[in-house]
Amino acid sequence: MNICVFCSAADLDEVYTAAAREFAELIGKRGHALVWGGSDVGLMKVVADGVQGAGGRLIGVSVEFLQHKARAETDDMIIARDLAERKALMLQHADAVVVMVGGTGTLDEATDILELKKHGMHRKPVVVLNTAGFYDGLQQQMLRMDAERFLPVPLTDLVTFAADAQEAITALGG
Ligand SMILES: C/C(=C\CNc1ncnc2c1ncn2[C@@H]1O[C@H](COP(=O)(O)O)[C@@H](O)[C@H]1O)CO
Repeated sequence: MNICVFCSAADLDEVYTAAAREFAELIGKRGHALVWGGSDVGLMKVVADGVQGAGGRLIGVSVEFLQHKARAETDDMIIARDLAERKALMLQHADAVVVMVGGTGTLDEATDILELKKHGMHRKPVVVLNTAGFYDGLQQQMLRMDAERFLPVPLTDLVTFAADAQEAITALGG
């Protein structure tokens, strides 16, 4: 599988880096490839290092204005014109999507991918890796959307929340 990971570009505490590294190593050890934003910074670097160190392939999808942050050693590096094209290319190259902890960039990517799924434009599994309950608030908001009929499809058809790396890879079928 090509597993697309959306995650923070910031340098984060060990509780977040440890969980990200664990999931990254599962990607590599199980023979999957990583599709990610291509940058060699923050949690994005932790994930890329973890996958590559465990023998997995790296497919970066950077964007012109962040090209100077792109990782040098990858198996493939695509440069998109803008963020919208980048999200489309990341989805196109992915068989599944995992959302790790992040800020507005990660949230933008996650909601974009979920909106496309809601409209039936793809059927790829989307898993939120809810490290240390970081996304408890988002989960609660989405459960309310579901309960009060804001969503045209059941929430469980759109996204799975996983508490840890093992649960996340299991939700993707391994
Ligand atoms: C501004 C700095 C680094 C920014 N570098 C990025 N490189 C590549 N992709 C990025 C970067 N920043 C955001 N993204 C995309 O959004 C997600 C992370 O954003 P967040 O706000 O940190 O959650 C990530 O998945 C990228 O695709 C520091 O010099």
